[in-house]
Amino acid sequence: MSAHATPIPMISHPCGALSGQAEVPGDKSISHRALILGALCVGETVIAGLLEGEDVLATAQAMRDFGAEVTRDKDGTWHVNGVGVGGFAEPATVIDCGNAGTGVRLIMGAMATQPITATFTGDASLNSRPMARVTDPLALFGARALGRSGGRLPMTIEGARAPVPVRYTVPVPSAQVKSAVLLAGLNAPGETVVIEKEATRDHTERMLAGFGAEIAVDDAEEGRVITLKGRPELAPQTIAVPRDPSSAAFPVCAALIVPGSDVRVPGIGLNPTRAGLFETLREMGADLSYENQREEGGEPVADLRARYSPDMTGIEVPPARAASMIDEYPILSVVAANATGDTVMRGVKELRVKESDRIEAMARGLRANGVEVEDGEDWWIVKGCGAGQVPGGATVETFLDHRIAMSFLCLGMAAKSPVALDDGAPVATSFPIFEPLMAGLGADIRRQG
Ligand SMILES: O=C(O)C1=C[C@@H](OP(=O)(O)O)[C@@H](O)[C@H](O)C1
Ligand SMILES: C=C(OP(=O)(O)O)C(=O)O
Repeated sequence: MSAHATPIPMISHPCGALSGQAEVPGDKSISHRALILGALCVGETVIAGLLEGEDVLATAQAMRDFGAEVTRDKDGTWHVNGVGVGGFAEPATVIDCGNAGTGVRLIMGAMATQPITATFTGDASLNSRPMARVTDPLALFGARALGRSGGRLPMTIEGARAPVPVRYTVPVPSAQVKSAVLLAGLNAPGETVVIEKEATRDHTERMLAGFGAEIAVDDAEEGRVITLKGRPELAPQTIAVPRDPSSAAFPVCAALIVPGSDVRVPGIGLNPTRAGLFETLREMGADLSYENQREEGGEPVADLRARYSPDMTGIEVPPARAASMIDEYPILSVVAANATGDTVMRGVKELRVKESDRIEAMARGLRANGVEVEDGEDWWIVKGCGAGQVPGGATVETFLDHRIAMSFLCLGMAAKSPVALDDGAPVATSFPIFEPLMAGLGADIRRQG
């Protein structure tokens, strides 16, 4: 599951109108959580619509390594027969989480209050990402971590033998850190309290409640205060995973910048903690509508319709919105390059510690393709070229980052000359059907070499 042995160079040619229906895969965040919580209760959890991307498949394998039975029917339904809160077995092998920050951090949380030891690794990208943000709070429960310098993987976690509950204020806006602490709190007797100053995606809270945990969320002066009662008996669930808004962002944004396009993206999860991009696009003047708004499996869902929008203008994206669109800044910058004026993105330091330094990766690739970008530690500005005016023509580096790869493939669809990637293989981590899906809409993406 570690770094792809063979890079897959790709090139995206300018194309005609994109049209049709884009059925994007299941939500990655919800898929990881469904497998982990399924493994933490006794009985069978049934999951429909699970994302079968490499990140989530690595989590499925990890849950097997911790003793759960995880199987897939021919029709794509997944079954998890869990071991119960506190019932993880000690894995006999190193847990390889591949490219997945969410996978490794949530699983570390889940095992940190169980009397077992596990060693985690990943690909070159994951092994360079910071883990102290998770191991620091896990130490408060009594767990011990030993990793490489700078708190990097590979890393061994010795779970607390006698875990104590914790009260923890998350110092960075991170749903992964919040979730790791909550999952650790599951096997600590008493109440674990997590406080976040800025609201981040709340799938863990929603799903814990759905599995029967006692969890309360209060909006207090100090922030969002989440209180979880430890040692619950979780009840297995049937889960329908909504389609991923972060994946929907690619066909939606491509449709906005390719002349004549009209694309529908059905059944997209529109949890407000995830929907910031769509709000931003509308403020820029995108022709983007929500149709058939409904609730499915405890999450708000709608069909999106995106049409070519040649008159978009740059805006200053409110920093308070960053957490609700954190993974969408790369593709937003591609739309910004096709808008008029400056798009200003501030309060986005977290982008520097994702699968790549996303500000650096996008700035480099955009500049190579003729777009002006300014950047600082926690901000960047994309200077729009106007609709259809991005020169293109360069080959960009993707740094093992799926969202960088997909963003530049979308840039090529609307540029004057094709845009090439050194390696499109990482796309399979979150959106394994990206190429056929985009080809079905009319895109012209080719593998090279
Ligand atoms: O909890 C999650 O499922 C995620 C949280 C975010 O990361 P951070 O917690 O590091 O912000 C996001 O970037 C990631 O793609 C998924
Ligand atoms: C940041 C991302 O994922 P992760 O942190 O799980 O690797 C992402 O999918 O954009």
